[in-house]
Amino acid sequence: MSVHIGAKQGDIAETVLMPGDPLRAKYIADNFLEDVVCYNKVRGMYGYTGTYKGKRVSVQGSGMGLPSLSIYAHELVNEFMVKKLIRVGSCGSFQPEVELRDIVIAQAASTNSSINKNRFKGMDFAPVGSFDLIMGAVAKAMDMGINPHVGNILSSDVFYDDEPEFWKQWAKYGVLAVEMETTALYTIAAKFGVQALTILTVSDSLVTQQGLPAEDREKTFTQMMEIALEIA
Ligand SMILES: O=P(O)(O)O[C@H]1O[C@H](CO)[C@@H](O)[C@H]1O
Ligand SMILES: O=c1cc[nH]c(=O)[nH]1
Repeated sequence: MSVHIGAKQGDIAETVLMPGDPLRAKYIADNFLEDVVCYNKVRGMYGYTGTYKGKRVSVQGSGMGLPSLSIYAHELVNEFMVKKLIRVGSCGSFQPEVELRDIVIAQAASTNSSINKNRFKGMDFAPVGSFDLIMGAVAKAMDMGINPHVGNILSSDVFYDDEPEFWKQWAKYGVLAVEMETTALYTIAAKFGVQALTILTVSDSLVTQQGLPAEDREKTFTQMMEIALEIA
């Protein structure tokens, strides 16, 4: 058992899907996995292990934001020997061609947070996703008839920004979408020498101001879940 995960050694698979929402973790376990065991309920941050097409895989809620994700990713890798972390999250689009329900694969993650600058004493680390996992996810998406958007995303410390036009500067530099965890995920994976990838579904658009309700974010982003499980 680690500080935030109430599992025993061996309870967690080598590959872990990480949605921000613990109820999305439950949805994935209930709908995609067989022989499921719930190994964590600490803080309501559900974690499950089961099998997908015969392969052992776990799903662990990360909570929202860089500090929360950092705690779970660190403990999964450092204490439970996890080798592959695949975030399955929602995001807000910065580009007109990135539409609601589209799939975004995060090649890299920029940030407005100081979390990496603190770690690197003021210098800039460039957090990138695992090339093998990116290749696998793109190939799987194409097999499924999906054309994913692959590129840079923003991991923001702020959901309700005081400056409503903040996103336009990032958009001008080709950043596809905003979420709140990946820059930490990729940095922690680099620290421990494990693989990580973030796959996102567009839940809202800063360009058009459209958005999907919470129940859709919990239960309907099944293409992203399937891509993640297939590359697990
Ligand atoms: O849907 P999840 O995975 O939680 O991801 C996004 O949604 C949350 C904000 O609503 C943040 O965690 C952001 O990264
Ligand atoms: O972090 C997030 C996630 C979805 N949509 C946003 O605007 N921000």
